[in-house]
Amino acid sequence: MAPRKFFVGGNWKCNGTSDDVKKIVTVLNEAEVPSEDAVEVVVSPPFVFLQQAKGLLRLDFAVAAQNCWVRKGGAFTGEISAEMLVNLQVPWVILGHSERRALLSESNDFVADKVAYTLAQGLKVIACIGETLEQREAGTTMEVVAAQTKAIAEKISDWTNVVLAYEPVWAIGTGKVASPAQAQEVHDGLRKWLHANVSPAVAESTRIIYGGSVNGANCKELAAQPDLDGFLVGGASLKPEFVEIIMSATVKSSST
Ligand SMILES: O=C(CO)COP(=O)(O)O
Repeated sequence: MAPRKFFVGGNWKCNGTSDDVKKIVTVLNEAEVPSEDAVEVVVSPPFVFLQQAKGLLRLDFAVAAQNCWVRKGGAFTGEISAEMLVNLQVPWVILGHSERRALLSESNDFVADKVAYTLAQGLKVIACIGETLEQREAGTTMEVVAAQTKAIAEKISDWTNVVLAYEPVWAIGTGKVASPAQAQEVHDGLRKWLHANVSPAVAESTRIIYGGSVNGANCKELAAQPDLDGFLVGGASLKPEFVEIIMSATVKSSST
């Protein structure tokens, strides 16, 4: 089976102005990074800047929306449907981010419904999972991420267009990154879960990426972990440092 291609996503969250979009995209467009064969780069601006970012961005990088509506569009004020993203040729969408799970009460089932509907429309999905500090301290990390993954697994049959993003809530925006060993342990557990509960082929081919306080200084050591297939980056994706994180793909290509 082909090796899993390294994946680096930049989640800009609810940040920036159209001038910032121009600045960030200029840095990315001028960066010398490994080829598309070695790394897949996807940046995720807020909805209102998607078109602008997509229009300016180099063609070997793609864009993602940060969310979308759970079913077909209609009378859902304030929502953006998967069909609209398809219409604008936005190829990716981030779903189930912990900020939405926590602040907007998105449940495992609701996120799984979104994943299933969105995949069915032809979009590719970065599906986020992760435990809170309380859950980690209670020793329930694997249980929590397995339940989040199970909800998705019960509603989809094809994992080709899914990237699983493990983002421990306690590491997001806190500067408190998971240690390489902590990240590897959960990624390995998730791959074993997929092996046992979905299929060995899906376990082998699905990219499991890490998110939570990733930066230019800590990315290489994390990238060297065997079950870590890339990153979903928040704060550092708004800075030139994001290029260094993209470059950590070389850790993988030199070790294979
Ligand atoms: O939530 C994240 C990416 O989706 C991670 O955010 P930070 O990199 O800012 O911790």
